[in-house]
Amino acid sequence: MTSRIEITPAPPIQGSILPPGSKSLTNRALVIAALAQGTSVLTGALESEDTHVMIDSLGRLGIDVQHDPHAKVIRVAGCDGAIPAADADLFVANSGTTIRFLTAMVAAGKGRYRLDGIPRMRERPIQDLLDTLTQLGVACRSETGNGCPPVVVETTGLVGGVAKIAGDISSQYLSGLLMAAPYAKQGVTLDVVGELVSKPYVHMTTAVMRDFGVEVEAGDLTKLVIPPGKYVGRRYSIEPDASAASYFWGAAAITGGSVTVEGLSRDALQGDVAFCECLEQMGCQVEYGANSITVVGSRMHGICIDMNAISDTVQTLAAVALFADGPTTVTGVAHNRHKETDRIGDLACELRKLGAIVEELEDGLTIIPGKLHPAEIETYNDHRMAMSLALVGLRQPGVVILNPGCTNKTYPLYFEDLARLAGVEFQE
Ligand SMILES: O=C(O)C1=C[C@@H](OP(=O)(O)O)[C@@H](O)[C@H](O)C1
Ligand SMILES: C=C(OP(=O)(O)O)C(=O)O
Repeated sequence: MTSRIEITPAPPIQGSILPPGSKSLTNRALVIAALAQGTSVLTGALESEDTHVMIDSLGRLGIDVQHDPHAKVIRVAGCDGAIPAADADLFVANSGTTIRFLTAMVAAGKGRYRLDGIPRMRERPIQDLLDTLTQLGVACRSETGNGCPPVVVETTGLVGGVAKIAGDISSQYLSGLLMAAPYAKQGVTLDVVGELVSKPYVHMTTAVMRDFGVEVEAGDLTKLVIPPGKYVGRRYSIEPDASAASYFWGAAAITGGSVTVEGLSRDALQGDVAFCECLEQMGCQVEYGANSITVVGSRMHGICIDMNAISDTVQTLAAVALFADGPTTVTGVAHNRHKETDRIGDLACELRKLGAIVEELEDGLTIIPGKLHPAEIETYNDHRMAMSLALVGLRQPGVVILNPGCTNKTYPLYFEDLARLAGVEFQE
């Protein structure tokens, strides 16, 4: 792909779109289907780097995964809790879900497994997950001893019992443990110590587990009890990605248009549909249908909002905030510093390039909109930096997104879809 793309301003966008499948649901369904008894057929699955590294890794673990990228269908022959490979080296690129979920999954195997990724993955923490796996009877370590990948797991299976888990850096540790826990020799009880971030993703995990036949006692997510059990393979349909949908809702807000996202509703399994509530608070109208959500843009004002639960949409909200009257403050997202890039510091830097005054907080930022100007946006190899800040170019001429190919992580055809929806062509 090209090294830059210039976004063309668009009139108020009127249209509808079906985003690709949810990354979070695809990667959960893949792990659970791999462990299940029998065959699963996943439909509407996401085709992107994050799901491809998961599929490739499951293949290296000896799981039979048949993949039809055009039909977006994945057929998984489950291993019934017995991971075939006793030795595997897995490469996960920069997929947090893949490394956190698979580190927990391979702990339920028998053998030696090593998981690694790109240089940024080697900076993303995983020690809290390793500490909990150690409590559950598994030998595992960060290879360099810095609490980050590469990770080495040497295991004869999860023993189980009661363990503590910290969830203030990422909820993915807890989600990974939950999915593997039914295969421990005895039941598992997880006590969450301290704050748990990104809670809707944990509810998503227990919902997918339930759909495949395992019920977790999750209560208020401070103590979770997982009895020994088995997943049962099934046909499973994946919702469109709600984090990806945020860009199209944001495009409606920014251009003062009306955009309907198909395939999502208020009852979606993905917490990120709550991004629409942020837009509503800013002054947009939101119409919830049985199988679609429409955002109608309107004059907007700044808001103060805790986005802990929906942190993948912070960058989208930041782009929208540039077009509101008055400042917007986002809090509760200190965990955003550990994602594809530092999504507070680096976001502040790019927003300033566009003309905003930005105050960086430890756990968020305040954005004071200013007179916008053309800018070359550095994307830090972060798909969400590219996808969100491109929206600014729908109103402000001269917004150039560098390394647009980084959207491959979750949305390879993003720029094609956005240009089509907006009815414009982008310049490479
Ligand atoms: O479990 C998941 O599918 C995810 C959880 C979130 O991560 P954190 O729990 O690290 O915030 C989110 O940012 C990520 O894109 C997907
Ligand atoms: C944080 C993200 O991904 P992950 O943690 O799965 O790499 C994301 O997709 O925004």
